[in-house]
Amino acid sequence: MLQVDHASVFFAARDGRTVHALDRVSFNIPERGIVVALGASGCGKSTLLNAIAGFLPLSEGKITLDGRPVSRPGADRGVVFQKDSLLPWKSVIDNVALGLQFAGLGKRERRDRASELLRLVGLTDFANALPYELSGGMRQRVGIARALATDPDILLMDEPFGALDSLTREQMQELLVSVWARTDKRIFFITHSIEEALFLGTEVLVMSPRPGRVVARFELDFVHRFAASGDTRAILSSPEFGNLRDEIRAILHSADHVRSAA
Ligand SMILES: Nc1ncnc2c1ncn2[C@@H]1O[C@H](COP(=O)(O)OP(=O)(O)OP(=O)(O)O)[C@@H](O)[C@H]1O
Repeated sequence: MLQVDHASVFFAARDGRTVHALDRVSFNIPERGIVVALGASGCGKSTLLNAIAGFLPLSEGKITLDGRPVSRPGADRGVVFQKDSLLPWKSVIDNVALGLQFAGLGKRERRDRASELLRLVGLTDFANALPYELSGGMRQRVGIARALATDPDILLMDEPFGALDSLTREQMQELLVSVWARTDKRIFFITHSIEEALFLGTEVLVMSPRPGRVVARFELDFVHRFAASGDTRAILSSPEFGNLRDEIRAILHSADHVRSAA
C-alpha cells in the first residue's frame, strides 16, 4: 500500500512570497489500484507526484510505501513524464534496458527483459529503431516499458498522454489498461482530462489550486469494465459516465470560480 498522509508542500517563490502548493492531501493506493489526480494547471499535481517519486521533500505530512518512508528516488517507483526522456543515440531496446544496467544485470539478461517489455507494449518490431524514428505514442510506450524495467511496485505517470492527438491518446489509455491488467502494478496518474481520469481511475482525486487540495473523490470501476470487455465505446457512451463527467466538470468550474473571486 502506498500511503500519502496529510502531505503539504510550501515553496519559497522568488519574489519572497510563500506558495502553498499542496495542502494536507491524504489518500492510499492499494494493490492493483489506479489513483488519478485530476485538476487545472497549478493545483499541485506534479508537486504531489514529485514528492511520491522522492524528487522533493514534503514540508509536512508523510508518504510510505508498504510501510517504508519515501524520502528519495528508488527502483520501487517507476516514473513516466509527459515528455519522453529517451536517449536519442540509443536504440529503443537499449533505452528500455538502461535502468537494468544500474541494477547489476548481465547484458543477456538485460536484453531478454527489455524484449519481454517491448512485447508487452507492442513494440517488438521497433527494438532496434532510434527514438527519432518513432511517433509520439510509440515513444511514450518505450517510456512505459523503461519505467517497468526494474519491476517497480508502482508506476508514477505525469500527464503521459497530454501531448498526443486524441485517437492516439485513447489507444494509449487502452494499452495502459492492458499493461496494468497483465502486470498487476499500482499506478498514480496525473491528468487535466476528465474523460481520461474517469476511464482509468479506480479512484479519482479532484484537486483545486491555491492551495492545492483534494476537493472531491470518486471510487470508480470503468477500468475494470474495460479490462473485462475491451469495449471503450460502450463505457464512454454510458449515461453513468456522462453524468459523472458533468458532475466533475461542475466541481472543477466552481473550484476555479472560488479561486478567481478570492
Ligand atoms: N520549485 C518551485 N518553486 C516555487 N513555486 C513552485 C515550484 N514548483 C511549483 N510551484 C508552484 O506550486 C504550484 C503547484 O505547481 P504544480 O506544478 O505542482 O501544479 P500542477 O497541477 O502540476 O500544474 P500543471 O498541470 O500546469 O503541471 C504552482 O502555483 C506552481 O507555480
